Amino acid sequence: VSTATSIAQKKFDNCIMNASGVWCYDEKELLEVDKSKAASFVTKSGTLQARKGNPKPRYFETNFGSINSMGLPNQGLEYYLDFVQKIQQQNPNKTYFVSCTGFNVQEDVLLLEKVENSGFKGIVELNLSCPNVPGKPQTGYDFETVDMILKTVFENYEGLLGVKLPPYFDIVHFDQMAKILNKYPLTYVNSVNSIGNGLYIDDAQEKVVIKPKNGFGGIGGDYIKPTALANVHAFYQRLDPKIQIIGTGGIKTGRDVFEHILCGASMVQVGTALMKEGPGVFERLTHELEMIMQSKGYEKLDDFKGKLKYIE
Ligand SMILES: O=C(O)c1[nH]c(=O)[nH]c(=O)c1Cl
Repeated sequence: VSTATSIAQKKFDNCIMNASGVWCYDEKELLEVDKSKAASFVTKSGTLQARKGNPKPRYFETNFGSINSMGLPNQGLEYYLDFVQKIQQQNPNKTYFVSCTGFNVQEDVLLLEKVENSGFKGIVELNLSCPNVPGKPQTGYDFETVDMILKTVFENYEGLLGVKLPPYFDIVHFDQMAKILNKYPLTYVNSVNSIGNGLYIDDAQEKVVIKPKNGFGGIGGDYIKPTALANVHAFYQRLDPKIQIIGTGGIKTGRDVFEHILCGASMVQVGTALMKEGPGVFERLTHELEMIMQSKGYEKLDDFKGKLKYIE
């Protein structure tokens, strides 16, 4: 069996990689993912200037997932572009992802100009869904702004571009977002980012567990898998087939990978489980997926991708 996949005709020998924000802050972490069984890596979302992020503790693991309010700590987009250019020379046949996010459309355009000027030939992920910058609303929930950003961005940018979206919870929102996304030459849509502004409590201390935003933070892990699968499948049902889907959210076993692909994902990304287990998680997940495929007689992803059955 083969767990190989492709995004925009770029071939990957596996369909599992890291989610932006996890194990991708600096060269050390990115090299560890690059050396693992992961198909590729995506960097932490780079901003125009490097950022320290929110005060700690800003990440907390629970039995069922995680809560975070990191506040976009990153080395700045140019750091990630320089690093990927360097590593690309060593692995010319590998396609890498660089994530970026601006605080307004002017910044988004500037970031993508920096990407084009750097000669980066991989895939850009525009993060429209960071839930943890105090005072900034989730761009992904402001449909007019998403439309305006994509219109403006695609007036200038000619490279491969995907968008990272927050989770939606209303069928009409899937319809409205898909209508907007279908207007643009997007390479992929990545669903989902964390479920924003959850709250986890330490009962013994009767206290929150992260410092920023009085304990409110993005939720990941087991808690969000049903929402992630629904978003992957809703967009798979609605988007032009030229726009592929990356599935993120609640992946910690080969079964979770299988389900995301059954819902229509061409690639899956791992966040919380990677944070808990480290880059060895990619070998385990790949093996578990291969076992499932073997038991079902599937040889490649296309044998079951998007083929979720409904009840007649
Ligand atoms: O607080 C963060 O850095 C963060 N945390 C998330 O859960 N998703 C994001 O996109 C970002 Cl940018």
